[in-house]
Amino acid sequence: MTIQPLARAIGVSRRYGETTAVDGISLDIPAGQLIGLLGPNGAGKSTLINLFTGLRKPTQGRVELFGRDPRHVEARRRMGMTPQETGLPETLKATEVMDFVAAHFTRSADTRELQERFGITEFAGRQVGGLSGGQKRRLAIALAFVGEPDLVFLDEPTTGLDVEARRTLWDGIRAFHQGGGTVVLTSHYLDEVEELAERVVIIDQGRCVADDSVASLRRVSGLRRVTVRMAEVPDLPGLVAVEREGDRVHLISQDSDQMVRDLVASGAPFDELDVSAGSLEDAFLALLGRNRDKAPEAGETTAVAEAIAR
Ligand SMILES: Nc1ncnc2c1ncn2[C@@H]1O[C@H](COP(=O)(O)OP(=O)(O)OP(=O)(O)O)[C@@H](O)[C@H]1O
Repeated sequence: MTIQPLARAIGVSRRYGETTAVDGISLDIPAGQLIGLLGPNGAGKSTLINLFTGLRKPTQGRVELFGRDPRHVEARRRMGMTPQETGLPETLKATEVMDFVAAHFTRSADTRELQERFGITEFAGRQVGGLSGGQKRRLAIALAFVGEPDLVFLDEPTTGLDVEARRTLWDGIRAFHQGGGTVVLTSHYLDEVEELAERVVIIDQGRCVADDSVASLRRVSGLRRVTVRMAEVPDLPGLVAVEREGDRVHLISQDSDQMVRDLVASGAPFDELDVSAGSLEDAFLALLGRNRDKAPEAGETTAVAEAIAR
């Protein structure tokens, strides 16, 4: 017996006027995975999530949620998502909002336990209108879990939160996943994806440019990072990506030994040399850099290592 994925996008496109936000994406979301959707601003991540959650209809292709149209009530009942904070009723207390949402489900989670899990207990008795941005964000995320969903979509769950609040939310998301829950999250924080997700899907210009495990993305083709303090970066062969951080530059390449040799040979002044393994961010930048030159065909998905080697 083949196990059906919880959600599927089959050759899905979504256009807004002249803009193609999602361009021929096919993606399966099997039970039990924690998937990170990565991509630069405007890549199409939110649009893809909106298609999966039935908030938008595809202009082409098909989306299935629990084997049905995502707008079908039976499908929606098993899915959780973070509402827009602006949609939270200002005069209700945080705990009342949770109970109100819980009342819509025949089966719902213990809201007091969710308050603990997502760090809401301390302000549960306060009106939503008086909560800080970070507190509203925590509440909005906890609401995704109230209906005891099998699958949760979180669009940039921790944007704007401080380090401690982010960690609390990560623990909450992890606990849900460890209990068998499936999660799709978008994030601008690569460390968040590295920390939480086991599979990463990279979207660029509406297309899926890579779909692989976090582990392979991290060790992708053995990318190395050479960090130096220098003003001008000379033209160096083998340079995959350059990142600037104050007066330091990170030079990303496949071969750090050769990079250091080329750097010395260039005669450009530098100091404070440091060599380390490439991060997920390096792989991501390298991958996007490559794909800007060679855009993938619609529907083409590639293992990360393969994509970088192109
Ligand atoms: N309702 C809309 N009307 C018109 N254009 C839209 C609409 N929603 C999204 N777009 C456009 O579609 C493209 C993809 O947007 P989307 O919000 O899905 O990207 P994203 O990857 O989530 O970006 P970000 O990381 O900035 O949130 C962008 O060019 C955006 O301007």
